[in-house]
Amino acid sequence: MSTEKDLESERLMQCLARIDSNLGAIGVRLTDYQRDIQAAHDHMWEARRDMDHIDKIGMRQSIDQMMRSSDVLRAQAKKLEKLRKSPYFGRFDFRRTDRNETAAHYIGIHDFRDDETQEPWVYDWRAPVSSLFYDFETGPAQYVAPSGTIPGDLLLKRQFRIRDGAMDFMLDVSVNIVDDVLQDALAQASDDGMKNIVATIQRDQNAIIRDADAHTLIIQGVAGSGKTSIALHRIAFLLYRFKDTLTSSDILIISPNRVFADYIGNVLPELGEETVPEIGMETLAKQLLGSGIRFQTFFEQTALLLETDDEAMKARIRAKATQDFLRQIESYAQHLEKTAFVANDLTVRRRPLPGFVFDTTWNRLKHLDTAERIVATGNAMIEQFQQQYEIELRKEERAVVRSAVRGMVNRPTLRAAYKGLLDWIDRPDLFKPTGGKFEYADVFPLIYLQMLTEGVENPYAGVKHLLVDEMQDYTPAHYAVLARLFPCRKTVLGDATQSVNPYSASTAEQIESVLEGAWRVTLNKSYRSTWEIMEFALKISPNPDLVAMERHGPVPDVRVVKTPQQALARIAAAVEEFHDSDHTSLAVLAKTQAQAKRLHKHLAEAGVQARLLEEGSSGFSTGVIVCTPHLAKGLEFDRVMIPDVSAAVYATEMDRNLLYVACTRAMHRLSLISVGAPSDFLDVKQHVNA
Ligand SMILES: Nc1ncnc2c1ncn2[C@@H]1O[C@H](COP(=O)(O)OP(=O)(O)OP(=O)(O)O)[C@@H](O)[C@H]1O
Repeated sequence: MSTEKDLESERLMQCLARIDSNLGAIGVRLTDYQRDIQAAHDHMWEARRDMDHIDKIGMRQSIDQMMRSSDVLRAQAKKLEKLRKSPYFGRFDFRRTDRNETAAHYIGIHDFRDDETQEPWVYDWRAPVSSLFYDFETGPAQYVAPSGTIPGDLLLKRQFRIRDGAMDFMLDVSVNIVDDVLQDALAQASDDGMKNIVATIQRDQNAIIRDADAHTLIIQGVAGSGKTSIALHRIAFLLYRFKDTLTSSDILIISPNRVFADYIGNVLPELGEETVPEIGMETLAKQLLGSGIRFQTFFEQTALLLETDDEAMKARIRAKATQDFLRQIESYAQHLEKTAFVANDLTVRRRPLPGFVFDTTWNRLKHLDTAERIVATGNAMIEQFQQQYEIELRKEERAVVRSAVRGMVNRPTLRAAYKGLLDWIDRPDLFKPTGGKFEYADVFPLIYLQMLTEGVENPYAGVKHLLVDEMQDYTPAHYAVLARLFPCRKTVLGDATQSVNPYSASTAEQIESVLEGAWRVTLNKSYRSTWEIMEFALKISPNPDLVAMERHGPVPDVRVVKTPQQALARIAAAVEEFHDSDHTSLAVLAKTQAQAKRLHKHLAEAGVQARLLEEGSSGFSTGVIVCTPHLAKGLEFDRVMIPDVSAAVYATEMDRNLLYVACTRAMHRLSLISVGAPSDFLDVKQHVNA
């Protein structure tokens, strides 16, 4: 008698055979198209003298059509080839209450319907019915189809791992998809980039991924809770759900840096979608402000804070990261508006144009930016004059009116207006550009002021969904600008406890108050790190709501050494041990970029190969990496080493955050070295191995 496993193996073989047969049919059709295209080209060439213009256009259109059809077939073949390696990862049997039959559903990354029989062999994980797999245990269950809610009974839930067309294992699960399969996924060594999690999406994560109602969704999630993964799966879901109206190029991701963008870049293609355009806040700011205004980067600001611990600088950053400051910018913009236009009477061809008419016209055109408004006011005044006096103005007379309008405009430059704002609120001390560069804290307030006074051209008016990652590092001014620039739907995610600059950090609640009508969700379960690493990190930055995953590994060790040379020797030994292990990534995270650079140099001198990540680095890679918590934010590594956790290095609240971010990057192993007495943030009694 056949066992369940035999039956599943047989079904897998049949499915693969159907995929092969469909691939074969596509191959034949592609060859036919190629032949027909070639024949059409030959014909066009041979008959070129006998064909008239219309014939040629007709022929070209038919060739274009064949080429488009070939492209569609090629894309289908690509999907099938991918599916062939791993056609599905789950099965559930569902009996609908309204039908007396049970149907087995297999779910995978794409759907697969046999071309010949139209039989659904695999359902896309994003299909409405597939939500049963993520949302229910065996027993009563329901899903929402386009026709309404479909109730029934979930009779079986099964998981598979199929690699290269062969079944590694199958497992029946009666409870939620935790346990073995998830444990197995989390225990794997890190990849070249972020992985997709379709096979093990958890119920609360699924609810966020499939939410199509929220206009703006703010996801506050603890370190390693899967926020970034979920946000990307949500994009894949929305692209599937709204395939007729939404394409990848309609979406924009605002990400913290190029390394992160590269790290997450593979998830959507793995899920069968095109990559989505991505931009950093600074590039966005440059586009909006133009090249005339230079400014410090966020990275430079953080580095300076760490190196100088400048109280006045902290105060400036703090003051500009408040909602009050936003309100002050708004009031000041209104004040500027009132004084922006000083109207006078004008006489043209001995006929008067009174100042109050200039005034009303200018006020009526408030919706335009300043340059457009000047032109429009001039035109409207000329029109009005000509209508009123029933005469046609000559070219030079029209120029007089236009020039008079220009003369009535009293707009300071953006720089002067911003300085004026700080004087107006009686805080001239907040204005501190250095070497002609504005501080980073000024950048988004400047843009907001410009939006409210001059207006800015919006290069992103076509974006239909905006995704903002690492939300905690942006201030109310950032969000006020984003809200105006992107009135579209948004997914905003981050973790307030992982801010790399606590003086300008935002919580989900604060962001919610700027992005009106937003919904906020919270994720407290952490998946990335072992239970031991998470316990260790929680001592640095306690969070009673965080639930660590029950996956065990070595307890993090804190080694106290006496000299930097001893620390270097320990790192070199750890690198060697790493190379002998099954792990693929080791990050050595120094607190500041200057320390990382120095360490990288010393390691190179000691013959230890490592890659230094810097502000301008563009690609993620595995192997040994030296960088800072700031740059490692959002990334993860099999192993993390922190080269000096001494009290001298980690002392301030900002340091505490950075240490927490550094520790929570580790998936399987965490080791720390302290040159001298360890930081007070560490529970050293438990961990010192001198
Ligand atoms: N349901 C899941 N199944 C398998 N792996 C998961 C799941 N959820 C999260 N993970 C894994 O947990 C790790 C952390 O995910 P991710 O980077 O998306 O979290 P995050 O909340 O954005 O983290 P952080 O804020 O700390 O950067 C990743 O390795 C991800 O694959």
